[in-house]
Amino acid sequence: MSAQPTSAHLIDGKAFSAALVDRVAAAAARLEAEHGVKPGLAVVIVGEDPASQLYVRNKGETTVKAGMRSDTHRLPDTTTQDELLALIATLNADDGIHGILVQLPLPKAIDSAAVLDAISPDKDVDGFHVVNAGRLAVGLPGMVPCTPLGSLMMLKDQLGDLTGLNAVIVGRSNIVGKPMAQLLLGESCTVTVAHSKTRDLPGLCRTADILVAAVGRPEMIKGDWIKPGATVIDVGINRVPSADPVKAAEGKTRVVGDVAFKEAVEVAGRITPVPGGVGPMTIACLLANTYSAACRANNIQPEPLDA
Ligand SMILES: Nc1nc(=O)c2c([nH]1)NC[C@@H]1CN(c3ccc(C(=O)N[C@@H](CCC(=O)O)C(=O)O)cc3)C=[N+]21
Repeated sequence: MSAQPTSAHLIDGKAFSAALVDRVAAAAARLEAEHGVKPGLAVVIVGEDPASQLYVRNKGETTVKAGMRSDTHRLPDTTTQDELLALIATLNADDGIHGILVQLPLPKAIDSAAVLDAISPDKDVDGFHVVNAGRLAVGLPGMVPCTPLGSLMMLKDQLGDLTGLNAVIVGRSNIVGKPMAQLLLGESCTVTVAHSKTRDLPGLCRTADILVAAVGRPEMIKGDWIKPGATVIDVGINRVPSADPVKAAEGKTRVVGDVAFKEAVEVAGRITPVPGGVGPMTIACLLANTYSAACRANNIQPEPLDA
């Protein structure tokens, strides 16, 4: 018997996000036509971080496509915490702005927690405010962080009902790992959150029907850590030197995930590629959150945006 080469189904985050952006755009157009409300998103960037630049570029294009107002505030990395807090206070009070995103990471001299805490929870389209984290933890409606929200949408689209599935999340960050765990618990998965101190991480990962990789280490999760047929969501966006040594010497880079894709694709049932997987969904969900924030600010029931 010769082994049949198999390959996982690729979950197309680019197509999925384009369809979601189309639904947000249609809903936003109706909101404006029927209620005179145009959703507005303010993005604040302090200093120059390469990962942030990439995100801002993609997001800018998509926000315009969805027919929303998008203001970008670019501040020098010498900006003080008080100056940043003053800008947030202005944006909190601006009725034309429904969503505020302060790009992370912030310069070291600024206390990120204090800044995130200053954003009105109702305008917190990142879902990073402790009030929104608390709402998610106790199952109240609130703003859900974009990356886990987009990942969950793709999982439900691929698998339908997630009840009873074993989900392993590698990474315990406040912006991905923890909210992802809450969302999957809400879908009645059995959830394990793994991290750098976890014993026998490969063995634990092999128990996962759903494996979410959110560690920020390029290609850390190997093919033989994956249960055959499992669904793999790769949240990592890591810039590494080009695979071509000549190009690498010229300083060329490429983007890889937290999963060793070439190995994983032979074992998994379904997998998100990087790029073109979770990243585009993060941006689409940011627009979806901005749309629903604009509705709630005006006591309007948002239209459902799921597929
Ligand atoms: N307050 C805050 N909220 C964020 O959500 C946030 C942030 N700060 N700081 C920076 C990170 C990074 N981030 C990305 C989202 C999508 C892509 C994305 O769409 N990537 C594409 C293109 C990748 C490529 O080709 O280089 C993809 O994965 O296919 C990238 C990066 C959001 N972040």
